[in-house]
Amino acid sequence: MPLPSDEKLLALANDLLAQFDAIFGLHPGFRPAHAKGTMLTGTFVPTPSAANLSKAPHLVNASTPVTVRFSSSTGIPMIPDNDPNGEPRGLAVRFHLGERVHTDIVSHSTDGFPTHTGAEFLDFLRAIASSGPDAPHPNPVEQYVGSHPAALAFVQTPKPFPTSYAHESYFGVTAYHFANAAGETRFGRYRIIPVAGNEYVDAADVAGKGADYLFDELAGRIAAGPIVFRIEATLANEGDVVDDATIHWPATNPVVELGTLTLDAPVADNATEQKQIIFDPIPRVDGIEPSDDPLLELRAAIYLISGRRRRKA
Ligand code: HEM
Repeated sequence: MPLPSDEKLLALANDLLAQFDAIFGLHPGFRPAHAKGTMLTGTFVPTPSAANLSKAPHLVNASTPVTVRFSSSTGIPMIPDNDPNGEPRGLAVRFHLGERVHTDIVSHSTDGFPTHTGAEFLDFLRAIASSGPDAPHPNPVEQYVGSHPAALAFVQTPKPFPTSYAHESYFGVTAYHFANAAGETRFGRYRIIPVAGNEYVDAADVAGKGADYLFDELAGRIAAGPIVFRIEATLANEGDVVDDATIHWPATNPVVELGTLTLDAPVADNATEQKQIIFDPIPRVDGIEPSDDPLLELRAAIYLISGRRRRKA
């Protein structure tokens, strides 16, 4: 995964990292966002219809080994699982295509994002950082969401606590450009749906949940049997905006079932692996190209800079 040479993009990536550090504090060896996590391994098996969308190897081959990381939001490694700032939850999936060859999906449990660009996201984070309990109202973040409808919509989207990472849905949010073997192309967005169904904790019961209820539950669940998700792609129709994660497509858009993700074991040396693995929002595989969504190149740079820093810690 190469670091881009665009100086402006690198400067923005570094400013964003500095802002995460300022909000959450420095926790060497951990991610500045989605710090609390755990990893599992398993297999992805595509449906026959997946090859109609893309010729990417994992959508054509019989099966592909995967490693996934479930995470909670924020850069706080010990954030209690019943803290609302832990939403949205993350699910990053690595498809192992060969020796040092892989492609990833990075998704979270809210279908959307607060800003179109990284620069706007930096403004949003700066507003959050300067809106402490003593800031007079409307404080900077209230002012920000007051003048940015997409950020307001994201903040107001309900983010209930799942009963389990295995009972949550995850959304890729940004669009990709898929190409099949016949050269036909289509834009789509990933979503990852739990076969066991979505299930949420009653609001009244959240406070009574333990600080590690999600991670403890996941450890028990994977010891008892496999965890299964369906990976799907929602397709864009002609005229749908494909370069802006804040814009939703109509719910009536077609959905292609891409395959089944079956997780069956924890990663053995979990802490070391989490430190080592750097997920990449750019697919870098024949058959799936990034869209022009400005978040993609930027995030690829941020995750790489951050991951290198983490590995050195
Ligand atoms: C400007 C927009 C964004 C910024 C600045 C940002 C920033 C970050 C940073 C700094 C990390 C830690 C990376 C590392 O150290 O490996 C991270 C991880 C993560 N982000 Fe983002 N992010 C953005 C958008 C998104 C979006 C749109 C999604 C959901 C689709 C998302 C989901 C995740 C997940 C799941 C992880 C954890 C990945 C892992 O397990 O390694 N982020 N993000």
